[in-house]
Amino acid sequence: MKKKIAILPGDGIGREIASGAAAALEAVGKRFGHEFELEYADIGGAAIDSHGTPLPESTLALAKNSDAILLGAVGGLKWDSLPSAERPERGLLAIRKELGLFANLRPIPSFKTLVQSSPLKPEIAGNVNMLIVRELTGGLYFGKPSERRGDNNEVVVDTLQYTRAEIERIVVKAFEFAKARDGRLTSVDKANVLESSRMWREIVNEKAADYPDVTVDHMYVDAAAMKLISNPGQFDVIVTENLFGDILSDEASMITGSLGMLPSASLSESGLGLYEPVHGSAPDIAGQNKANPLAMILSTALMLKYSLDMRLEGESIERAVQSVLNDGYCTPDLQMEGSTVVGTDKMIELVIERVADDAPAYADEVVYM
Ligand SMILES: NC(=O)c1ccc[n+]([C@@H]2O[C@H](COP(=O)([O-])OP(=O)(O)OC[C@H]3O[C@@H](n4cnc5c(N)ncnc54)[C@H](O)[C@@H]3O)[C@@H](O)[C@H]2O)c1
Ligand SMILES: CC(C)[C@H](C(=O)O)[C@@H](O)C(=O)O
Ligand SMILES: [Mg+2]
Repeated sequence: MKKKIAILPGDGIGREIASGAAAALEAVGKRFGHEFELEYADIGGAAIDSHGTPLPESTLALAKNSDAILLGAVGGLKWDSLPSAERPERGLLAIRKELGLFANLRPIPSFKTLVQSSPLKPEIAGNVNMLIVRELTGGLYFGKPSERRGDNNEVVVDTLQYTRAEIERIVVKAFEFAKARDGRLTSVDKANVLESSRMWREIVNEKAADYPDVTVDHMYVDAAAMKLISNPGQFDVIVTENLFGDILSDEASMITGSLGMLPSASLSESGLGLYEPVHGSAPDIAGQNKANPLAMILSTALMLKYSLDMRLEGESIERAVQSVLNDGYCTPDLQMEGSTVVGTDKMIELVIERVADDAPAYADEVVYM
């Protein structure tokens, strides 16, 4: 049956890399005999320009009526002076909230061939396979009030709010992943200061009783930030609240050497999924054919596996990416001696050729999730 995919390229490099997602789907379609119906819509700055709002009704309706959603990135200098409620990023937050995408999965594997592109020592960066499970629709990003107040607007307030149910569902999701993986869950919080973290910790401890095979530990977020650099190999699954997860996942991207390598999946309770790179619209390199499209292409692979029940198809993309890297190609963000540096378009072309050809499996195959 034909699968309908909403593609929301967004802004900046989002527009350049979205073509990589479409090309990868076409290649998978040809090789495995599937038909994908791709429908495009604006979000973020592009939607502000075309519709006067960062999340038009028509975009939301398309997303709701699709089998899965692919998103590039939003934001850019052009819209940076808008009030916070009107910014491109508000479109991204709104689609996450409207679709109930509470579980954001950010897998971070070591790519053996990329180990020299990491600023970390090879023995530290070379043996990582972690999954950050980030709560995505609560916490400081959505709590009210969030405003300036006082006589001269010189007081500012943001609110970190979670309900028990919101914490429970993300914690259960993380336990399920830990159970299916290496059986180790690290809950990251700031329970030495924040009341929300104390309730978070309580809930993790309660749920641990249902998962006797999963080893649980708690870590403060400041220490976790340090451990991600000193000993990232110790982590299997990390579960954490919205803002901590945002910050820690960008930090963890340096294990691979580039933010341009990290895909993500955002899932709702009903199983609807939105797939997007962890990175943003990179205005500093937009329009220059320099963006690394692999985070977007790997997000497409996650979509095939997690929303469309097409595991082999998703793995064919992951293997194609690994084959291109193993053959010594990279984009400019991945500084590696002796490699062939290519632009966005060429990288997309190299990957899709290999999807079509069925690149061989590797002994050290990267496992995503
Ligand atoms: N999911 C999203 O849509 C998302 C995520 C993060 C930031 N943003 C937005 O993006 C804009 C820029 O923010 P920023 O600069 O802090 O973050 P960014 O992730 O866009 O870029 C950070 C740095 O990483 C580099 N980079 C990012 N992705 C890359 C890729 N695929 N290939 C090569 N290099 C890459 C950029 O060139 C830049 O130097 C802002 O408007 C921000 O709000 C959007
Ligand atoms: C653009 C921004 C709102 C977004 C976030 O903070 O969630 C981004 O940084 C991300 O990681 O997806
Ligand atoms: Mg982020």
